[in-house]
Amino acid sequence: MRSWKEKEMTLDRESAIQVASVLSKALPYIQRFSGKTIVIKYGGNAMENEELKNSFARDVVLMKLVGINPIIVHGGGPQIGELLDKLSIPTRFVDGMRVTDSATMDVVEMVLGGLVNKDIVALINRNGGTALGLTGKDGNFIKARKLEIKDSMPEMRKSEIIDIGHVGEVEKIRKSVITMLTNSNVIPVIAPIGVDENGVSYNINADLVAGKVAEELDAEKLILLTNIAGLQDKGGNILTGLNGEQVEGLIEDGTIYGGMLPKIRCALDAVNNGVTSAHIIDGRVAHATLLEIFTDEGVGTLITNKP
Ligand SMILES: Nc1ncnc2c1ncn2[C@@H]1O[C@H](COP(=O)(O)OP(=O)(O)O)[C@@H](O)[C@H]1O
Ligand SMILES: CC(=O)N[C@@H](CCC(=O)OP(=O)(O)O)C(=O)O
Repeated sequence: MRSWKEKEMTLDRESAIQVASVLSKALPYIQRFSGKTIVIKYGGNAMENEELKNSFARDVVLMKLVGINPIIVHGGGPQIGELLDKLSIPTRFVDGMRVTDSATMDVVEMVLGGLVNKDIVALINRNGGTALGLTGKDGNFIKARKLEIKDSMPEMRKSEIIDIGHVGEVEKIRKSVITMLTNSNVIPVIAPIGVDENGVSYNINADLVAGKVAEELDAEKLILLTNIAGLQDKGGNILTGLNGEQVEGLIEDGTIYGGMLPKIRCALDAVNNGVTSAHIIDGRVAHATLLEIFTDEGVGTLITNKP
């Protein structure tokens, strides 16, 4: 007699033929990406629903099984916001970055390093993978410094002196901490918290960490999963294949603002520093990551360093 689990896994003939056809079509992509590193930024907005979270975890496990080296960097902005709200700690964003005082930093560490990180690790493990979670403090893996205000941050440039507090940027990634895990067939799940030489913690936008990790590991792809279909123009059309100059123009005229600013900035930096392509895709779509990797059409916004 077959167990309920075996029955659940049994497909009727028509479905089995469909599955076989899909698997066979995926073969050239599997061959192309097998052995390559793909860094996936999993945004807090894309993890609000249990079904989506589970489909994400399954995609990651499948990638690993076909020989791709997936590295996860996660966000958790909405989840941090919820706890700050419960604790009646006010919060605000400037150019997509959360102004972070000491009390906020404690909450960021609790939510990102604790709840969100372990939730993703457990999901991947429950789906048959071996994931291990870490923040930039583990093994001194993300050396950080206070964020320097740059031209691509229009609100920060405009504001009268504001102290962004513990908002950080990546100074250095210690690659060996990650390769130690990947060499043991473990999927790293990274929370975007950095530390300086004095042990001070920094809250770093997860897109920026994902971009730097992708650069440091010479990744084939950087995939940024978010809560929108891609980079859009003012009419809501998806923009793709942009170069640095065009992006600057879109920042100047206000088409790119808020949370899209760090995303687009890190995608450009990544492709200018050796990552083959960066993709901003809709994390609200089930199996978005597999759709990006295993189809020619791809989805969302593609950024390369080609003119
Ligand atoms: N040109 C643009 N195209 C698309 N989204 C944009 C654009 N400019 C600003 N945004 C905003 O950026 C948001 C994505 O950033 P964010 O909310 O920080 O996502 P995540 O949590 O995935 O990092 C979009 O939901 C949208 O509100
Ligand atoms: C400095 C800064 O803004 N840090 C982010 C870190 C989390 C993050 O990036 O989360 P999402 O990817 O879900 O937006 C924050 O505090 O919300």
